Amino acid sequence: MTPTAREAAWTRLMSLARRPGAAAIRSLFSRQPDRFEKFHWQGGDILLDLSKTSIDDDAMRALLGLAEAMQVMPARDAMAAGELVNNTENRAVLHMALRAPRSAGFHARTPDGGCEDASDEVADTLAAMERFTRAVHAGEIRSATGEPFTDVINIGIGGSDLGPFMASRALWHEASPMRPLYLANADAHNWELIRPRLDPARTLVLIASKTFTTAETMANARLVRGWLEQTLGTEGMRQHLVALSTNHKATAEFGVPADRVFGFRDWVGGRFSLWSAIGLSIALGCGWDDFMRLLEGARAMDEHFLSAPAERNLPLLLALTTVWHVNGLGLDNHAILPYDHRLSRFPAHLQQLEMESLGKRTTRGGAPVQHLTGPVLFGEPGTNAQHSFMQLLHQGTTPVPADFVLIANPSHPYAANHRLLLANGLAQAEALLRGRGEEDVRAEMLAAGKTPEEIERLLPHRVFPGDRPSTTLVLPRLDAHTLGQLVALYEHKVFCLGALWDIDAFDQWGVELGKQLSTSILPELLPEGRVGPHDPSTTGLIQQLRAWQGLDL
Ligand SMILES: O=P(O)(O)OC[C@H]1O[C@H](O)[C@H](O)[C@@H](O)[C@@H]1O
Repeated sequence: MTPTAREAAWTRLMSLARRPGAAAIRSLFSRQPDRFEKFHWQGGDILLDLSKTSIDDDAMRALLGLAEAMQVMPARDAMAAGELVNNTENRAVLHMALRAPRSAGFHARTPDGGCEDASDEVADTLAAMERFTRAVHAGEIRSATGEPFTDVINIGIGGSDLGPFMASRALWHEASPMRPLYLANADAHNWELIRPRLDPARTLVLIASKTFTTAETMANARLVRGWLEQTLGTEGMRQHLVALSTNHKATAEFGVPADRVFGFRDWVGGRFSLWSAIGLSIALGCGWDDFMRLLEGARAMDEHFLSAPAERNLPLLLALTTVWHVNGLGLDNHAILPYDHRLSRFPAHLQQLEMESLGKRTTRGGAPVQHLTGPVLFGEPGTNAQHSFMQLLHQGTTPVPADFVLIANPSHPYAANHRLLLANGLAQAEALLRGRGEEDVRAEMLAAGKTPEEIERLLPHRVFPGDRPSTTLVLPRLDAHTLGQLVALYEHKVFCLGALWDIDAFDQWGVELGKQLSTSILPELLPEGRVGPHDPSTTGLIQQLRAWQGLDL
């Protein structure tokens, strides 16, 4: 597709988005009463409803035209073929291989023009993870004191924490085989919160780090290794350590026995790694069968993504909705509202997945992007969100598109609570759409016996503009299989956005500068340290911290 075709597709879309009334939604329902029928789709177990957005038939055509011009589907096929689609790091992107059977035959291109197997290696690693998980659960692998392991702590940060933490929180229940705990923050208060709940003699310690060099993870790993060693001695401590990493040299240097290292390759990005060895805490905590169901669910969504035509392809439709909101309407915030408490870490996982992937300002070819890219994403589970930030979504100055995730059937027996939950989720989306006009507010206040003065004074505060967009996803139930589908849906949405915006969604150079500066500041915080050259603000802050720590300036 030529640059001219791309420009034409963008121009067409932007001219539609700039029509007067392009953000109106209620009027679309009046004009098209079967709008729900036309603007909802199902892929696997997930129903996606886009009817509460201002995308109409023309806008959808323009969006699909943009997808074609930006060659999203050929880019998808290049990813599946193991091409070096992460072009700034010269790497293939093959998280799909992690949840595919050996027979899928995924291969990764290498920077030297070669090609290496991916599926066989994935299958071998999974087999080793299964043997280990089942042996721990059966009590065949025991602690240094001969006790069965009851707790597993995952030490990792970013993608080596958020995905596994999110999935364990969603899938763990009372009868699950082990208790999974997550230690991420370099702030040792995190460890201090977890430590009293653990007995070193029954705790398995996973050090999860793709690079095995991440400062926070290595600091926490040393802390916890010391805690084990105190009670169990050096040899005993080693029996409790497991590493999940691509860096086998570093895991050996840290003292992890070679048969306790589960690996993966550089074609697995950190924020896409929960399906790899990085997900071992999910398998240990929630059971091997659930881990496999999670992978199978993701695979089902992969198959949908790889085969569904563009106009019915859920990840692409979700991505195009974001393009409409961000680029068309200039709405560059996005809320994630899962109405299921088990998904309480889902927004945190998506924050990394979306913002680290899409927070870019340079095209794949190195030019400045000509349009907005990744929106700010935030979220909380419903109904908690309603009592926190929903005020702004209903009456703030700028609409914030929101994704509602509703689960039809709970896994608990409290039907009345579940009805209350669903009624609230549905009502929030309906309120954003419908709003509330002056007449309605006036009538309600009159009926409540308010005086005319009081009514006029409060009226403007009680009006809701409405016409605020939302997307709803409905799942029949939340289990490992549907969770796998849901997470993979958002992964592929991110991929599509990378292609639509012509940015590399798989690098994260923007996290480097802060890491580098922290290593130069670190010695300045030592008791004998001296404050180095900084901007006056940073110098002043370091001096104040040192002063309050009783150190020389
Ligand atoms: O798994 P690790 O190598 O320890 O990396 C952990 C995390 O830190 C990095 O700074 C990146 O921003 C993340 O993408 C990554 O997931």
